[in-house]
Amino acid sequence: MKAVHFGAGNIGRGFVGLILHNAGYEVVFADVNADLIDALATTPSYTVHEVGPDARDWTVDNYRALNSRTAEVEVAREIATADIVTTAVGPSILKFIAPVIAEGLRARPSNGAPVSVMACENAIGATDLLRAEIEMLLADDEAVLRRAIFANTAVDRIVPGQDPAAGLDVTVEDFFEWVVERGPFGNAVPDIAEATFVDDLAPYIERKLFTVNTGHATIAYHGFARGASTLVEALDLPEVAAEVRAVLGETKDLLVTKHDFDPEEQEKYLQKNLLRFANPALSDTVDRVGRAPLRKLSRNERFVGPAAALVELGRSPDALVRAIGAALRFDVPEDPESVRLQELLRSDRSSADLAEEITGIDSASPLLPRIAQEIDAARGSGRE
Ligand SMILES: NC(=O)c1ccc[n+]([C@@H]2O[C@H](COP(=O)([O-])OP(=O)(O)OC[C@H]3O[C@@H](n4cnc5c(N)ncnc54)[C@H](O)[C@@H]3O)[C@@H](O)[C@H]2O)c1
Ligand SMILES: O=P(O)(O)OC[C@@H](O)[C@@H](O)[C@H](O)[C@H](O)CO
Repeated sequence: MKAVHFGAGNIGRGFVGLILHNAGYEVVFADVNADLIDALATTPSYTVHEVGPDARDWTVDNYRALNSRTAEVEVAREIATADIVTTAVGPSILKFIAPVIAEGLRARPSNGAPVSVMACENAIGATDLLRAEIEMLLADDEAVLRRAIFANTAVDRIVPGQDPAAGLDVTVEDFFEWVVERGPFGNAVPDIAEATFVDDLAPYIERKLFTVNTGHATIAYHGFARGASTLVEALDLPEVAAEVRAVLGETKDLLVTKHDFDPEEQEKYLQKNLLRFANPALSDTVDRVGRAPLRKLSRNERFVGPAAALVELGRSPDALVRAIGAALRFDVPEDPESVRLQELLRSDRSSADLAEEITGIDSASPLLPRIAQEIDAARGSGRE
């Protein structure tokens, strides 16, 4: 069995690659980072170090590595004979890997078993997004698209930035969860022992994104605004601890109402996540967790998604709005989206206009003026 995995970064090596390896797949890593690919290509194994009460070390071997920028033809050839294609590159990168996947599908036999394609990104419907990009490229031959089965997934494991001295080895928390929608596969569900296949992914991905990622980002942005560098430092600040608790109370309200979750179960789930965020052995940074703030502030993401849904239910998501306000203050020169965000805030466009562009919220929504107010405050002006 063979899997082609795009993105040999933290989650690629420390989670998806490991789970596929443990399930018996040869993994072909494809990445644009030449140093990383060269290191993987010349190193027969790496170690995933878990930290936490159930921790152990895992050796990952039986892999190959290809540079997906300079060896596109070879990557497509691997996809032509693969059982699985996975990604962990970031949702905004999916459009760049769609062409090589489309070429790989063109090269597959028309009567063979389809390849299972699963985007393992923090986004609702990430595989649908990838499929839409591939579909556009295969518009001239729609039958080729049927050589793949596309399934959405929810992935959960905190993998912080790694010490460069660790080489290919990755330190991760001992917890992980990979949930995949079962429907698209019919009777041919992929053989991945440590993944869970479910009929309806929506409750799982929303519970994960609006608890783990909303909570995580709330700590990062409120922590950054108060000078913290790590998640642990941020959570030690009583105001940040209070903000994350308030935000998770609001998303709990949404999840319990929308998906009929047991409130006690959701409370246990969020409490467990507060412990995960505070894990000192991971030394995660506010810069990593807050990365790409424009993505995180977009319509279906971890803040605006639940805030808009709560407003529709007649609730007032005050803590989520405050977290959005904190996100606007994320000013990290190494992060291109943070740089763009700060440029937008410095522009002479109105705060209402920016609120609409940044969050994608409808101009008629009562949430929009509240976000415009946060933008005003972040700009330090009393405009509008
Ligand atoms: N790190 C985590 O805790 C975690 C947990 C769950 C999900 N995720 C999700 O996994 C994805 C990756 O996150 P990460 O933390 O591993 O990031 P990362 O930066 O460590 O890894 C991303 C990798 O993708 C590669 N890449 C970029 N453009 C590419 C391209 N065009 N083709 C092939 N490879 C390309 C990069 O070189 C990098 O090695 C994101 O969507 C993230 O939200 C991360
Ligand atoms: O990867 P992002 O940028 O969407 O979010 C940053 C972190 O919240 C995220 O990577 C978590 O560590 C991960 O989602 C835990 O499963």
